[in-house]
Amino acid sequence: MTDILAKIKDYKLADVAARKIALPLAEAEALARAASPVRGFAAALAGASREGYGLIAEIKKASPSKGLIRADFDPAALAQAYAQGGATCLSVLTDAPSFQGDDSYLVAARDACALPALRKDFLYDPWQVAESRALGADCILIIMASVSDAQAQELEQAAIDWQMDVLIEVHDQAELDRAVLLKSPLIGINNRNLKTFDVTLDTTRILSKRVPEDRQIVCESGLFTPEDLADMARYGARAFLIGESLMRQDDVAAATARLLANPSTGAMR
Ligand SMILES: O=P(O)(O)OC[C@@H](O)[C@@H](O)c1c[nH]c2ccccc12
Repeated sequence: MTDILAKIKDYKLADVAARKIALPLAEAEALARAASPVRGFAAALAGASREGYGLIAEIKKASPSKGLIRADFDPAALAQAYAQGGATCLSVLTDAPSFQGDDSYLVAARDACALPALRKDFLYDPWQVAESRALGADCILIIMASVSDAQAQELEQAAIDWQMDVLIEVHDQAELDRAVLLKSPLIGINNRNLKTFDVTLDTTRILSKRVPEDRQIVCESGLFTPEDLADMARYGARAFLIGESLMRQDDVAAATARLLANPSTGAMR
């Protein structure tokens, strides 16, 4: 049976091929050049993590494993609530078939606040990096489980050329070994296996020890409480990517502030 990530990759490659015909690279690049200047994503995260926690707050309507997460879904209002609650950065899902995302959500969310924004999607082609910048993205995601080393390098270089930051996502030791060959300081440890969608914080407990000191760990997925963050901070994670647990709150700003209120001090790595 094909895993979920492989299915996503199949339709994404077809989608990108169609998009590239509709918007040739030169046109995508012209739009990217005209986009609003990048807001430093990695720098904001590093700054926030020094004193407290860095939070990448995710705007996520639905997911393959959870179905609809938030019915009352207004990306601009959610971005403002996250900013008000003290989030450091935004992550906005733009994949439609699996996550009910939309490119316009990224534009609306970023326009509504001053936070740097990650385009959360499945990237395989440097054309998508130009497209991401054209939409205003300040950072892209590279999912090591879904790309070759050569592809990862090509995507990272394209992001660097656009002055964007890169979050390199890993889920196991082999992917981490490949990730550290890249230049980006941001290593996302995804507690969710994108092939099965199983989640365990043991992923961070195990992999964090192997992340070089000069890289920043972003602990991703399956985080719900301040205790979860404090637990993960013991393994050297000071930055977190959180979607579902915040998306399920009535008062997103208050919930965000609560999560960040008492950051633990002293990492153990
Ligand atoms: O909703 P959660 O469990 O807080 O997870 C957020 C984020 O980590 C998750 O959405 C995610 C991490 N990596 C991804 C790659 C693609 C799509 C989604 C993701």
